Amino acid sequence: MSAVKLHRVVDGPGDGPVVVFGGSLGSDLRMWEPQVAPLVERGFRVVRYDARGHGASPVPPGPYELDDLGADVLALLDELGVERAHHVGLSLGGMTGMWLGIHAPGRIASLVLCCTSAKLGPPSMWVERARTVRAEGTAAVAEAGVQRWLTPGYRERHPDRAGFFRTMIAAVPAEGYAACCGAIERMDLLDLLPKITAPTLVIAGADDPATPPEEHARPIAEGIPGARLEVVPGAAHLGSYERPAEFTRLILDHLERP
Ligand SMILES: O=C(O)CC1=CCC(=O)O1
Repeated sequence: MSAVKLHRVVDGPGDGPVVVFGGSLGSDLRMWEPQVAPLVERGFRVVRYDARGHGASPVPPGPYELDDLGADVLALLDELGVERAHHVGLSLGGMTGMWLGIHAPGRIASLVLCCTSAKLGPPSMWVERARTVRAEGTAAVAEAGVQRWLTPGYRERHPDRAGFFRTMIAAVPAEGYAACCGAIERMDLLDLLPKITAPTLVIAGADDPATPPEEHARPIAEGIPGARLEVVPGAAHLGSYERPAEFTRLILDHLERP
């Protein structure tokens, strides 16, 4: 399949180092709002995109593969005239980041891999979720999604934000969500991780029920030469939103490391 033109929002100085942000299955680029101002203040050019099938990006008919999601980001960089960028990805965005580090090392200055996995099974879970979404729409998986994304305490303290993300998931086109489930179902990057040469920071949420740190983040950090693992307490799957100060500090430290 050929690359699609991703919807994107660009903030920050035109001549700043480019940091591309890719989000979770079921999200759109607003999930990165807490990171924008702090990075722009430090002089970075922040490029947030909606993955294919999500937000305001095109929704080509499935199946999608991780190759397609990665090729979309390379096309975005080409279109923006960016030769080399930092990539920060959470969950599906992190999977895309690993694909870029493996298949396009010359385009990736560094990687931050948040709350993600190199192999996220069982495949039957993704087949079943795609079936549900195609039959009943994304609203049918929205509440369960929010429960994985945010800790119970945060949802209690911030019912408005839980509602914001429930609405975000329910707005994702069913075919786009389901086709991305298929890409995750068929993904296995574990044996390819040693090919990544980009300086890599892996960040996990200590209370992430979707990609628990020991099961998912640690194998990534152990597989990528020189990668470092940080586990943030009090964070579920959407840790960058629930614990923005901690995630943003770690991201900035990685981007600005000497
Ligand atoms: O299951 C979820 O919704 C969490 C998740 C897995 C991959 C992804 O991008 O989000």
